[in-house]
Amino acid sequence: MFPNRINFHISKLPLNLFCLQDAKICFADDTLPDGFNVSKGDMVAYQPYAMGRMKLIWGDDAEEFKPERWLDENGIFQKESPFKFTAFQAGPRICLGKEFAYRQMKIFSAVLLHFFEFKLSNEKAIINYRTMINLHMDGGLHVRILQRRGS
Ligand code: HEM
Repeated sequence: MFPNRINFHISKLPLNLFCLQDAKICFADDTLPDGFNVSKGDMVAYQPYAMGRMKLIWGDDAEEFKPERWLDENGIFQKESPFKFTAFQAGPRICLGKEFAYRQMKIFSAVLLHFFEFKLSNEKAIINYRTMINLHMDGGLHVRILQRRGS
């Protein structure tokens, strides 16, 4: 059903925090929860990309790829506050498709990982971001995909 081995080029892999910046315009003068005053017409933006890498929020290892930071001592996934992990925004206008998106990503990952093994084409390549409205990988991520035995 699947080819045994294919070379694949992921050019637009959305990374962790898709959106670099999410801006809003104030409709009226207001005071933010931390006491900061904003005026009608002001633009207020939060930056999921930057927030996802801030030591103040995530600790000294903020920039390390460390999936286990999401697990408790028993290996059970622990949700973070959406005000801390802001990829889907938070509050009353939080992304309506969040659960759907997670479900889709889990199913997609489970199916792919069941059938295939993914290896970097070049283990030593330095991978950089290409900063746009969405976060792309500069030059893409070249991987080799091998069919798992028995699948
Ligand atoms: C990983 C995938 C996704 C990410 C990172 C994401 C992120 C976001 C963010 C940050 C917002 C807030 C935008 C703003 O108000 O400034 C938002 C809103 C929204 N998203 Fe998503 N989203 C994702 C997938 C989806 C999917 C799959 C759906 C629908 C099936 C969806 C439906 C919506 C809707 C309807 C809103 C507007 C909610 C409102 O304004 O009340 N999203 N999303």
